[in-house]
Amino acid sequence: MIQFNHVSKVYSGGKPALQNINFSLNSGEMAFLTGHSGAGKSTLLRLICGLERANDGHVLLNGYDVSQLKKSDLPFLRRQIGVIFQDHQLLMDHTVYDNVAIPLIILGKPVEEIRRRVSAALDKIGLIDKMKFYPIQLSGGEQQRVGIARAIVNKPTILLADEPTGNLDDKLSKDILKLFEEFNQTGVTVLMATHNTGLIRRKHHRILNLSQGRLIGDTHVSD
Ligand SMILES: Nc1ncnc2c1ncn2[C@@H]1O[C@H](COP(=O)(O)OP(=O)(O)OP(=O)(O)O)[C@@H](O)[C@H]1O
Repeated sequence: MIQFNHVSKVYSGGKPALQNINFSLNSGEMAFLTGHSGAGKSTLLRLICGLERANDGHVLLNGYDVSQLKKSDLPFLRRQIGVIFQDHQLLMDHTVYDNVAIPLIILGKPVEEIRRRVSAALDKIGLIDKMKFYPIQLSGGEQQRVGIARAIVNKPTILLADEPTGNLDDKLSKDILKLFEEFNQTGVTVLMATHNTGLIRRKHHRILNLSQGRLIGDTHVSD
């Protein structure tokens, strides 16, 4: 479960990026995070995975206060979270297979387990036949899917996605959204930031709407 209690964040020298944010997202829930450019979407996601610290309030993840964790506890926290960025941040001089394997290599998993898990993740996103390709040989949508495979290969209980469909056309965006919905149906908690309100309009998921660093809407939309 993700819980924000009176959370505020100010970057040094800047105006408040988030102000008094309160919400909770239950385990297994799926929600979208919307808002104009600069509304604070990325900041909110970065607070959950410990990439930034709140100046005020508490960010709780499965009961642990992320803002109070020692630096040495952060790897443990991040193991529970898969993160997908808009620019996917793939290593261009490594194959698709190696890019997806990286989180498992870092954890020191046995080679056979890595092979099994990477194959399963690539199968899930439909790129098993391109495991020996380099990212440059893939389309933008395929590269984004490799980033998704890397995020799920360690079976996280929480998936955070920051504008994962930002550079993709309508069809690819819908495919990516469908993938997230499938992960959610297996019990993974999903929080996805997006500008693309057209993409999520006909969905039944919860929408958290930020404006100027404040949470101005928390709704369930249906057809
Ligand atoms: N590292 C940083 N240092 C200083 N200010 C920052 C930093 N990161 C973000 N900000 C500021 O915090 C505010 C919120 O930014 P944030 O990136 O969270 O918004 P966003 O909703 O994700 O925007 P976008 O949709 O354009 O990615 C903005 O005013 C931004 O300029």
